[in-house]
Amino acid sequence: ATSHQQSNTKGFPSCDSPIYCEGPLLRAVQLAELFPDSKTFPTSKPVDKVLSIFDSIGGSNATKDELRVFVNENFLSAGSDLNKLNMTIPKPLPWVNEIQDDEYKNWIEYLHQAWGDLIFEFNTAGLCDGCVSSTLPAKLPFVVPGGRFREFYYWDSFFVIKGLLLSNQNELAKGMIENFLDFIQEYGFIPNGARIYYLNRSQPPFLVEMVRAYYETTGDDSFVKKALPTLDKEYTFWIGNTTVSIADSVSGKRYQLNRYNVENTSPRPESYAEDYKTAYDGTNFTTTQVIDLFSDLAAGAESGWDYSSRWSKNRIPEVGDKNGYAILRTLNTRNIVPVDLNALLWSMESNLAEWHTKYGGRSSRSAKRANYYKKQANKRLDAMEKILWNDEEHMFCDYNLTSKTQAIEFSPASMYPFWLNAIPERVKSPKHLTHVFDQVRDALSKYPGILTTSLFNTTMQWDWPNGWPPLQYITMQAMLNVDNLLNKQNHKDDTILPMMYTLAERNVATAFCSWYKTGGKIPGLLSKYPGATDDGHMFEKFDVTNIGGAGSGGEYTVQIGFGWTNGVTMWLFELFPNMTAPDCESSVTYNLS
Ligand SMILES: OC[C@H]1O[C@H](O[C@H]2O[C@H](CO)[C@@H](O)[C@H](O)[C@H]2O)[C@H](O)[C@@H](O)[C@@H]1O
Repeated sequence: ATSHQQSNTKGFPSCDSPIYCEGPLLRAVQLAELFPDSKTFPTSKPVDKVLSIFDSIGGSNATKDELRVFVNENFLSAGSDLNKLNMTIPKPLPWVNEIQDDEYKNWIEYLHQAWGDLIFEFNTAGLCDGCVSSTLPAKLPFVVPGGRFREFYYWDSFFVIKGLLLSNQNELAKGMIENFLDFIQEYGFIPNGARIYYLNRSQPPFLVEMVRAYYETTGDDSFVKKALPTLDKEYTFWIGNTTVSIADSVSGKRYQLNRYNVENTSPRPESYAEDYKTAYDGTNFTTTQVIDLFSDLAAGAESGWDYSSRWSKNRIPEVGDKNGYAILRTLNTRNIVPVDLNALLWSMESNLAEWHTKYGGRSSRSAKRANYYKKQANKRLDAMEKILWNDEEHMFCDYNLTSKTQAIEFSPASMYPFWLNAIPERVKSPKHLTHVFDQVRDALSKYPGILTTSLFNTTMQWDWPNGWPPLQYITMQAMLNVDNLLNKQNHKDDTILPMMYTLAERNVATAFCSWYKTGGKIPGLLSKYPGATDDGHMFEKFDVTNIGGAGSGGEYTVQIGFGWTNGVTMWLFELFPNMTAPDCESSVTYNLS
């Protein structure tokens, strides 16, 4: 039994392993900081045996050296619970042949093959007798992000699936969606990632977007129909666990919106030492403050933006100390109503309304469900307009429940409604639509790289100077959609698509040059960068202050692989096959016209 079991949102299964979840063993091993990265906590030999050996070395009183020997003797290496599938990816597709630039074309062919390095299945049956792993069982193969992320993640998988569909890997994409549907049946929701220690939270709800992307590529409506009852169940999770009621300051009328919300009483197992220090090193927090902090840390991880100035209780966050602990102590995640989450839920409501109408048959139950979702979507749009929209800034903002104010500071989260079309009628007018990218333009003029995550330098990874591929995708999709909405009103704005093209060029150039500078080469076309010892890395995030620099900051070193970077890069080349590769050794610039 554990002393402080991780508590979960009401009534869902929670982390209950005496090895991988809160308890004396996890605490002792993680606080001894035996691994350079807290997430490296590998497969264990049979639990009873391991627990009794842990007791025999003194349990919580064991020394660091004793713990090191204990871990070496009783745990297998990290990743031993995975099988790499070594799938051969069939030759690339017509859209790849459209790419004009030879270096870029060869690089995309390489990325297409590189899925093979990221495709796995869990292999717990092949472990030693009685051994246990922290994996959440999944029936079908999947793509992992890469590096320290040796399991699949919820929102990452959307961008991976977009790439897989472009690589003609429809079955794999479908299988990944099926794994998520199984998770909903098993746990009532989709955990952050496929590990037992992620069972106390979800991640941004992208499942409906995945189903939509799969359907739009394959036309497989029987799959949508089959998935529908499970998608309903996921919606119930979000509404039941994350809804807040907010009074409009002028009319006093109450509106319902959603925020990331996790109840949690202990450090995140995969970042144990980090959370422990944040809560206890040099602080005199009360028990209540510590529990609030652990909950806000877990809710921050649920948002996918772990961590960011967006979740700070201070409107203008302090600059972080070296480890970011000071700023993490100001987290107020559960009291921030995020624009991205609400746009995603609006899209869930709208898609479910459409699919219940289309596939639900004639039963009055389906008609009622369709009606219910339509009403929910309308109510949410109304609430987003009243609480999150800012007329003067022409911007959707997060809303801070503590200060009862909107956060008008720029972040690409404000692009989600324009991507998903969660736009109230009044906002659809050229008066607003021609200004929604003003701050994007400013940021792209100020920094030569991809779009920044915020304007604050906090040392946290979801802030300046990092730019993240998923947020680039969402911003560019927003640009396509807004341009289209303006065209429909016969309003020409000649700045949006050129800006999008520049952003696309910067995205592919930064991923290409960082790959090249870390040793990527193309036989006969591009020789290895002088002095590079590796074979070319695709990074999870990038430095917006240049072209070709990896991102940094946060609680772990920048990771490589990388699922969403590969997916978004492919998507961009399918749209713009004419982009030309830069000379990465000279200074590369892409100015806004
Ligand atoms: O181990 C620390 C945290 O790592 C994950 O977050 C980051 O990587 C994920 C996988 O690429 C990504 O989905 C997330 O947006 C990143 O911030 C994990 O999701 C966190 O829960 C975990 O605590």
